[in-house]
Amino acid sequence: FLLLAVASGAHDDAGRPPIDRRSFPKGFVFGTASSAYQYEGGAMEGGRGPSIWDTFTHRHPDKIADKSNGDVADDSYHLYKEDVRLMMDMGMDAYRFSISWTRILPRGTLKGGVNREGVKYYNNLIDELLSGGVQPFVTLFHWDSPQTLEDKYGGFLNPSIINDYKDYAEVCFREFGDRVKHWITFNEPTQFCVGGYASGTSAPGRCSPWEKGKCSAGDSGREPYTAGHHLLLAHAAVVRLYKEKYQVVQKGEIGITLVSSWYVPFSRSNSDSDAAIRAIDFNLGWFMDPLARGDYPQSMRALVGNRLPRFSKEQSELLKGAFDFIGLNYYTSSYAGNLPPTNGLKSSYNTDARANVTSVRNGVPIGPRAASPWLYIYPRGLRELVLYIKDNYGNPAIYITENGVDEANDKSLPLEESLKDYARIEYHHKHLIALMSAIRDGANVKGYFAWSLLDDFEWSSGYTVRFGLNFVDYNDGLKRYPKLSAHWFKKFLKR
Ligand SMILES: OC[C@@H]1[C@@H](O)[C@H](O)[C@@H](O)c2nnnn21
Repeated sequence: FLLLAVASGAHDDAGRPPIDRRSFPKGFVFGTASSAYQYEGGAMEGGRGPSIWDTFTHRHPDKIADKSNGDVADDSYHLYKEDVRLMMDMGMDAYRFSISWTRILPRGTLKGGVNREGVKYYNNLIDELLSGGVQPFVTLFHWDSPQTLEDKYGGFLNPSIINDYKDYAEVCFREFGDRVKHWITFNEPTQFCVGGYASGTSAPGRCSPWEKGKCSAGDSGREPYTAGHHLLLAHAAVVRLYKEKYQVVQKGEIGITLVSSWYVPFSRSNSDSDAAIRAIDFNLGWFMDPLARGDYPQSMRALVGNRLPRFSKEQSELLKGAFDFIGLNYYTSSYAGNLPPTNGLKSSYNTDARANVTSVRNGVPIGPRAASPWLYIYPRGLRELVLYIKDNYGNPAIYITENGVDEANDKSLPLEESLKDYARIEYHHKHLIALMSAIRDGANVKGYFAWSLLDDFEWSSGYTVRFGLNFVDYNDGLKRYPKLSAHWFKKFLKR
């Protein structure tokens, strides 16, 4: 069968149905994604100020698997031209990267001064991309809040952050908006608020004492919701600023990147099906509902009660429809089963949804596991999640702003073995087929970004896992080497 299939062109040489960029709508954008703290390095160079991730990794090296940090990372601050060449070699249309708030405003506020060296770095990167025919997609915030604002007023726990974030965004619109036509206000508010304020396993590392992060301060039952509330208001303020003052002239689009797994009910029971919907509400709906309907999901209102802040009528109106597109990050799916109400003594975001989320059911995993313990491979989940957004939120324009898989950083492997990432080819191929199927069923998907261009600093996993289409040799000048998946994308993207 396989020989016949390959001979007839019905399948590629690994027995997969052949797809390429022509299988997708005309103008569909293919790219790779990254973020400032995970790639740039140059943490104390060029006038950059400290972010909460600089503080978190230096104060709590024990919270990072290999006690590493982003001081040097992939050194894209100096090697960005090499990075752009790798994208061009693959034939990528776009590059999603984030701007470091503290490289632009080292003290966090406009009053603290604009760092011209930081502006110069991003101008150089944007110009290098454009000269290579690669469109910049810019994320304004990928978790790296200014440490000065954390010290001054508690960062996102304080509404003062709204104006400081707006000032920072305006500097970016003014300095880069003539060439940047796709803006993303925030990357994964859910992960930022849960990791930073519920579990405490990410910066700023706040949580209740019983949570995984064993934090010295925080309240997992209130702070995730308070931070998320101010983040939403900051998003709405910046979208209004862009639309009122810049979009007409600069003709760009602005959105936000949300993240969710897909949740499969543990059993066919109603209680498990309801738990799966609650899990989606607490991950995707937490931010999608305010943007689509002007308030949090009903399930959150019911289960979180007075710990969930309220929007004024004006704020609700400002939020509703405050996006031109939704960025969606998808990696994995889980089972969700019903959990009885907690005794309410130890309230936490992590138990509020009353959903028991697992990757294994009756000893059978939902799919093969990657290197990261949370990443099980379930391509169908991408189709289901995209169609869920289409059906429940008015079929908004969607970019898949991250999709990817990791392997362990096995230092015993010779280089040529490390480049044979067959599992990554399989992962992207199957997820692109799942995405194509959702598009054929009417989903308004405009692009797909693979996470990630390079192996990079993987937050609490440090450098112990590798997500890159391109291998980074941390022991030899951070040299970049295309993995087989980079060659696969080159073929896939060939015009
Ligand atoms: O863990 C891999 C990647 C991180 O490296 C990104 O920074 C983050 O946006 C993300 N969200 N889900 N998975 N990811």
